[in-house]
Amino acid sequence: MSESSTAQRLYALIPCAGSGSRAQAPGATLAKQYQSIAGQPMVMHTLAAFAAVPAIRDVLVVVAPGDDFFEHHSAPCVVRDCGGDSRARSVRNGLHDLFEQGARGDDWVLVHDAARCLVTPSQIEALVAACRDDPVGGLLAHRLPDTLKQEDGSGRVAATLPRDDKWLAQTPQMFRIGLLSRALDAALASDPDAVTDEASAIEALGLAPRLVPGGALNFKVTYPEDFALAEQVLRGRAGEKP
Ligand SMILES: Nc1ccn([C@@H]2O[C@H](COP(=O)(O)OP(=O)(O)OP(=O)(O)O)[C@@H](O)[C@H]2O)c(=O)n1
Ligand SMILES: C[C@](O)(CO)[C@H](O)COP(=O)(O)O
Repeated sequence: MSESSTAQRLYALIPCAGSGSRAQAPGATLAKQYQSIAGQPMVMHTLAAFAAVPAIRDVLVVVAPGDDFFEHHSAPCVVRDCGGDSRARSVRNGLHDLFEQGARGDDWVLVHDAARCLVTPSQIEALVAACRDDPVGGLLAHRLPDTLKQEDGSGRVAATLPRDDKWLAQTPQMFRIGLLSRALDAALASDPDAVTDEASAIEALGLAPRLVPGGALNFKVTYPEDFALAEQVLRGRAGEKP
């Protein structure tokens, strides 16, 4: 952290309590974040990226109640089984846990999907560098690479939309713990379905998070075909032949 923010500490919070329903092959039951990619459960790749960023004080992983994955896998993180029934509730519960661990409201948190396992230490560090002196905080995001269509509701195009000002939200998303906690509490109380990321809760307070370029490869493993691409990228980074 810079001189102006040395008093604030930096935490990471990894929501890891989803079931991955869109990623499941028929009959599969293992949550996507625990499925093997390039020789390791997906979440272990995610955690390795955060472990390689020295500025991060602690990494908190939020799993579903009763999830015993980390009793069988050793990882450089604190694990709490306080996951909720939506991503936003899992994050909100994790923030409460960080306060119980001694975090302060003006400390920073990087919230990152367990299922976004291709994030790199340099992407995380770029976000931290861009946000550490920012009054609001921000997120990694990716400019739309394709033409953007609006549907008319029947599978046909209603319009082609301007895309110069459109970005795909990624994670990590970096905010002060106190501000984010208040924002999520308010958003969950008023319109829980609208809070699909941390930035949307902050926006609902009238604030404008900073957009920091991420990259196409920082995608979230969401659909069955995403596993093969993530596997190829990780094996390529490890110097293995495809
Ligand atoms: N109740 C939930 C739901 C999601 N997540 C986490 O939030 C991240 C991003 O969510 P998403 O990709 O939507 O994961 P799932 O909810 O697991 O997927 P799906 O919507 O396909 O079921 C994942 O790392 C997931 O584990 C969570 O911690 N708690
Ligand atoms: C937070 C997020 O990764 C930003 O793109 C995303 O919104 C989470 O996934 P979901 O499919 O919206 O639950």
